[in-house]
Amino acid sequence: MVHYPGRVSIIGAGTLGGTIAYSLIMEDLAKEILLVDMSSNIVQGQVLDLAEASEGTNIVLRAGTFKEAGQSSLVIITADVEPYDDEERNEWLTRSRRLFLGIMSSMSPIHDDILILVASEPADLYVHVLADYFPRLSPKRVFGIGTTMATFRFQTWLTELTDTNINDIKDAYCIGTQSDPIIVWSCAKVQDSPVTFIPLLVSQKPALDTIVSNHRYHLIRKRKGRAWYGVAATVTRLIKEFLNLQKKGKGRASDQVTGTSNQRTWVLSVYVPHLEAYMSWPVKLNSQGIKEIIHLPLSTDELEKINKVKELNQYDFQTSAQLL
Ligand SMILES: NC(=O)c1ccc[n+]([C@@H]2O[C@H](COP(=O)([O-])OP(=O)(O)OC[C@H]3O[C@@H](n4cnc5c(N)ncnc54)[C@H](O)[C@@H]3O)[C@@H](O)[C@H]2O)c1
Repeated sequence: MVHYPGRVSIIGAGTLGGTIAYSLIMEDLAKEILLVDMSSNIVQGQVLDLAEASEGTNIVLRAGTFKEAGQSSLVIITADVEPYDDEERNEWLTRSRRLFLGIMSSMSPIHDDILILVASEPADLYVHVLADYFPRLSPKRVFGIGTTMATFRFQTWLTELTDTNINDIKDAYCIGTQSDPIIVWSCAKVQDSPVTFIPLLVSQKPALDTIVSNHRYHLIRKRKGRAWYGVAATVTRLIKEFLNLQKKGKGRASDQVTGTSNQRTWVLSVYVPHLEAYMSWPVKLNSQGIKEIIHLPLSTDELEKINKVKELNQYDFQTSAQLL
């Protein structure tokens, strides 16, 4: 097995995959970008289109195979199967799982230093299936895009109502799942004051669920189908952080393992060891993937919601295997 540092492979070269590739080119974030898709027409069309965007850069952009993707530094998966109109959820989950099993077996063998980022939905199921399929791969190297964007909506709401900026907000996260994020309210702070002590925030809180829980996404969907710029930008920022950490790690061995202080917190779909479950959770990164799962002092009510998400995700994982 050969590892090609600087190679980023995107599996699923549709709208989201193409937008991510475009954004990586504009930010000059890879040596080589491979587009992999089951439709050769889509791949060829995207490669021709994106080649014009990569003119004047040193980035090699081309169609790739699943096997080549398995030898990349980073694989981003955006392939998916959409549910049919009258399809039962367990049938759709089974088709989704089958899709991933096909992708993983085509990619195998993968090298041990690979990072795999899932952007397609349902991310928690996909991350779980991936981790099971590649037991030799550290679970810290497999993660989904998670609820980072919902968290950003929550934090923006706090800054707008309190006339503060994002650096004044601490421990305010949305965790759980993308389709049903849980707002962590009990430990959130604005300028070191708990949000529970700020009357304006408490009185406006009933509106927050709608704002955070994909409301913006549904507004966009209604008007133009799918939304992809926000997630493409999030993926690009995430990759930028990994590259920065890898560069720093080359200079100082300790950084490679521990990352640096003042790092951004991401809310990614990951394996959460103390819950023995997969869901979106705040994490810090290092060059090898997830460095640290952030401890959250949660309220009883929030813990109950988390247990529900855990059960639902486990149920999805089990039912998706039954019809395989
Ligand atoms: N996390 C988010 O906020 C967010 C935002 C936008 C999209 N998404 C998710 O990203 C996924 C893709 O969205 P899109 O708009 O790009 O869809 P799309 O239909 O434009 O692209 C999907 C691509 O995957 C390809 N594909 C399907 N099966 C494949 C396989 N086995 N191997 C390789 N390629 C395969 C298809 O040919 C298609 O080109 C969806 O699951 C969507 O829900 C998530």
